[in-house]
Amino acid sequence: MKLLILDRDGVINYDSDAYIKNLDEWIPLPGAIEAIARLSQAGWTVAVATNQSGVARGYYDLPMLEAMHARLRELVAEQGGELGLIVNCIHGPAEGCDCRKPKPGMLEQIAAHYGVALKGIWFVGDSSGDLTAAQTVDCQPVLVKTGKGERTLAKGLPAGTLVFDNLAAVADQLLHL
Ligand SMILES: O=P(O)(O)OC[C@@H](O)[C@H]1O[C@@H](OP(=O)(O)O)[C@@H](O)[C@@H](O)[C@@H]1O
Ligand SMILES: [Mg+2]
Ligand SMILES: [Zn+2]
Repeated sequence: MKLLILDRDGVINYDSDAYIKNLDEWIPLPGAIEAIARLSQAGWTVAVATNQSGVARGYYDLPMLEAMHARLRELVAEQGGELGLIVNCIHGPAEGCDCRKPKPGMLEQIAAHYGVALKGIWFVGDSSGDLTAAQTVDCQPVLVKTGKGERTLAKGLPAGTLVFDNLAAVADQLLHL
């Protein structure tokens, strides 16, 4: 099975230090929706693992988060693709859950859902927590320079991390374009 796992904020859509709190603030990055659709049409399953502590912090609620994800699915479908499972961690940092990145719980949930092993599966993120989560479960850590990616790059990367300018470039690589 060709499975790709994506972080959301800073990879699929613009991120903000003030969180992405509503549909007006949820704006796809250039080429990101098309990248997901291209991969999907080529037989890839594209899943998402996203920290959404803004729910725990009271910045937005679960229905709003789900509305953003409905919009994401709609946009991918308009490009002829289909988005796979989206897993959210809606907990705050102090709750000690098993799903908040850099813990790998969401990656493990996705693997269990599809009945696949995580070893070597690309996990594409913009933050160090994404890369740590990938490393912990032997996924291939992949950094994009969008979102917080440039800041993450400046801090130094785990050995073996692949770096791309954006999600479109990741798709081009996986599609050998
Ligand atoms: O990149 P993903 O995982 O899809 O989502 C990240 C968001 O949940 C937010 O995560 C927050 O981190 P804290 O949760 O406050 O540590 C901050 O980095 C925000 O800027 C960011 O929008
Ligand atoms: Mg992110
Ligand atoms: Zn959690």
